[in-house]
Amino acid sequence: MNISQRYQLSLALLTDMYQLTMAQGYWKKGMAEQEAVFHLYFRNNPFKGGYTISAGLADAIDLLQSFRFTQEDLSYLKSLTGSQGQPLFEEGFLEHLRSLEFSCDVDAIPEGTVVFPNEPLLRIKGPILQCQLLETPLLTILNFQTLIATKAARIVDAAQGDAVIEFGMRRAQGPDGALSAARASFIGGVGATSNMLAGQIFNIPVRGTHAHSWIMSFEEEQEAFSAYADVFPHDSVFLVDTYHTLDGIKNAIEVAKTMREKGSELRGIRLDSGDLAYLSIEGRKMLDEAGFPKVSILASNDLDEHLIQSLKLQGAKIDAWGIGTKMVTAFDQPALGGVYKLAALRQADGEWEYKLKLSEQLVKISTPGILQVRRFSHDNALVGDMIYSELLDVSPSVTMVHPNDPTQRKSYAKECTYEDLLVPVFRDGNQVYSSPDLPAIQARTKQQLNLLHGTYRRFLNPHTFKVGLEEQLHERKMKLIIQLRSEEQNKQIA
Ligand SMILES: Nc1ncnc2c1ncn2[C@@H]1O[C@H](COP(=O)(O)OP(=O)(O)OP(=O)(O)O)[C@@H](O)[C@H]1O
Ligand SMILES: O=P(O)(O)OC[C@H]1O[C@H](OP(=O)(O)OP(=O)(O)O)[C@H](O)[C@@H]1O
Ligand SMILES: O=C(O)c1cccnc1
Repeated sequence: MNISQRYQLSLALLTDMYQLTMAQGYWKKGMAEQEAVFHLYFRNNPFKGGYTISAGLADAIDLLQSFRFTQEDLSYLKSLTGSQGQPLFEEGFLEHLRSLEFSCDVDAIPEGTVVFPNEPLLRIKGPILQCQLLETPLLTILNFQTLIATKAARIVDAAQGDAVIEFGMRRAQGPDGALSAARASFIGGVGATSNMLAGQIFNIPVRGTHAHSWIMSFEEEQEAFSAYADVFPHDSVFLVDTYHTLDGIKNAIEVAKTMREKGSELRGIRLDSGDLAYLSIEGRKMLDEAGFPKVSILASNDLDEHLIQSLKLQGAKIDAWGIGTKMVTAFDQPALGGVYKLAALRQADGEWEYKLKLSEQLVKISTPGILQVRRFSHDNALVGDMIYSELLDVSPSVTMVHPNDPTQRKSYAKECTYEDLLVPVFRDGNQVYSSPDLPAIQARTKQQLNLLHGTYRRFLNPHTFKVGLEEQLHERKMKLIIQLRSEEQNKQIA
């Protein structure tokens, strides 16, 4: 099921109003079909981390596949008026939209890839009107899922192989936030979700325990555990903290004994408050001494990668982690600052003109061209990435310029193997790439992270992975900046 089917409607209007007003402008000025190139990229790794995990491409593909304006969409646009009461959109423009068929080339980095700031996650080339309309929906899909996949990867990394379950739907940013977060968390490495609709749509394993309300709806805690075990003799995980956690664990053990007499085993207990290190250590002792070494201890309660790491350092005996709010809302950084910038425009003579967005800050200046990312590896480890323009001839012995210090140059070509990260996804509007299934994407995340040295993976002050610009591209960019700045200055003087 794709995102358009999920909502059973056209998503052509899932864009900002200004994209449509600009689109009418391009149409009116005869520019609608002018070929353009845009790149979607972010400027900083989220969570002050050393890496990012790309996610969301499958939903982006579905959106592009179903990109067309329905009669309802056009009627809505027709009903809109400007400040003088005049129709905002002209008939001719609406007719143009009616006959619009997606015809762009799209290249993108597959989901589950380790990516870094300034690398295009997606590149789109085609009529500027289409590229423009797609800015906002592509950003909303890729920004959110990439953010959540990265958060989940960090949490899974901290859990060091323990099971991690996503419990976040109730705190997610609305129904689609919950679904997209379940998908992205799975890409990041989470093993299961409590979200049943995500299970149905994405085929993600579903898991769950029970809530405090179950315990509270019985007179006694032990009676509640027994009743649950009667209904689910082989799938019971008891929540032990409703009244007094250590007493709760005693009650769980008593019921586990009765279950064993009847031929079944308690699967686990869940701790949801209090000192999780102390209670898990005590709980483990009590369970082991009572003959239940295989009953696992699951912990939940506002957990994230930092708390998991701290609990592990404290010697907590926790086997599985239920993570909600902080993962699905990316609590400490609620948005990835991905942007979508025009990088080249085809001129009437067929030549590409490089386009660049100036900024006072050098890091915010976009890179022009038709960009690709070349990743160099050595001995099963990533060593550096180079952004180059396909418009410039890149010889095998390429040199890249250090991102922060242009006097430093490096060529990895001799000692390293390399691959180009962006792969063709659409050609002339036809899909030429099919997304792997979710388990394969999850496996890719794991394999990619294993190629990344621990210094880039640590949470505190991680090492910055080198992403350089290919030398000729760097020169072009610098020339263009100088040219644009001097034009600016000349205008000011005049
Ligand atoms: N040993 C520990 N070290 C660090 N943080 C912990 C430890 N144990 C629990 N925490 C975290 O401390 C925070 C507060 O937990 P605590 O149970 O005290 O409050 P609470 O959630 O308000 O409890 P309750 O659900 O009973 O109201 C939670 O994020 C929890 O995960
Ligand atoms: O803590 P999270 O990472 O978001 O994980 C999900 C939480 O949702 C549930 O309780 P809920 O928050 O509804 O109630 P509670 O805080 O009273 O336990 C569950 O018991 C977890 O604590
Ligand atoms: O199954 C659970 O234990 C669960 C599900 C959602 C949120 N909190 C807990």
